[in-house]
Amino acid sequence: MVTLDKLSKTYNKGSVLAVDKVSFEVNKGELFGLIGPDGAGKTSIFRMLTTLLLPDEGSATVDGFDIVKDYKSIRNTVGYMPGRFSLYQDLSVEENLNFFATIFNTTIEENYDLIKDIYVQIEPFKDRKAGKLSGGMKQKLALSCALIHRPTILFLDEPTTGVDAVSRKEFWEMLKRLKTQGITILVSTPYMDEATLCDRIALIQSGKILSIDTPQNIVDAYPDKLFAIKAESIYYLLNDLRAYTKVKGCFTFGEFVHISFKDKSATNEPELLAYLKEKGHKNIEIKAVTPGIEDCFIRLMTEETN
Ligand SMILES: Nc1ncnc2c1ncn2[C@@H]1O[C@H](COP(=O)(O)OP(=O)(O)OP(=O)(O)O)[C@@H](O)[C@H]1O
Repeated sequence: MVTLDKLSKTYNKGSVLAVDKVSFEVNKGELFGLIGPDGAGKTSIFRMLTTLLLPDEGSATVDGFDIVKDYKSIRNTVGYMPGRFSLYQDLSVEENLNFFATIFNTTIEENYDLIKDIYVQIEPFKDRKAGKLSGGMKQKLALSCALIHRPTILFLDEPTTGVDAVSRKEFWEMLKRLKTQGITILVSTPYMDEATLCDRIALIQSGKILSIDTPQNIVDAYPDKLFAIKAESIYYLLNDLRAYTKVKGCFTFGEFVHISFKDKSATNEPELLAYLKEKGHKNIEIKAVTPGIEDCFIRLMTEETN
């Protein structure tokens, strides 16, 4: 449904390389996640695929249409929910939805079945101005507007950024339901926990794809044993772990520091414990942990930087 072939984008006369020869494919009915931190190039990719931005190099198709030559067909085919709330703040909930239905030459009634589950949650506020809605409600309205012309592909750019945990969970449940209706979904997010909710993900950093696979395969491919370490002062712990020559990778993860050892066949923990005690650390905890997507991302990112 979506193919990108060495797609590139620069800004400021070529001085900012935002998207660097990105290639991937999204299959019909797939929930595909573009996962990466701020500035990774996610929005630039979405804007090119939705024909709002021209690529510098490379090509891409959406539902078989070329993003440059066939831009008009793509605009009729896709639904796009941009990262920033971009509906009309001075129009009411219902007026916004009516407006989007009208410009796509359809009506709310015609496609109500598709948005029903989402829209019923904001319908009690249908006369309220969009600008006066809460974050979660704005997001539901934006999704309803992106769906009202029954798109075959939905592009959602960071739909859950700045949204509370409950609304985030509800939102992903809505996406799963939309998937069962056969809609292909491309979603971007900086939240690593959301990556596991996608069928496949592309990890992106500085405009480059680091890995593309199912979340499980990405986690399974983690090559090292991973340990979580805790002590009273995480700051000194991190410094001392960085100075310890047998440690390979080392980064903070909540109240823990995640590390792996250069020699993965050896039993390194007793020696490390002795070293940390000698450095004056108290209440030390060392435990083996299963890597998550974030661990994989950081490892790939560090490799790329090196
Ligand atoms: N109009 C622009 N002019 C100059 N640089 C830009 C422009 N838009 C984006 N960039 C730069 O291109 C890079 C990629 O930005 P992009 O917005 O695509 O990333 P992103 O992953 O969506 O991050 P964010 O969530 O911060 O928008 C960043 O370095 C950004 O500063």
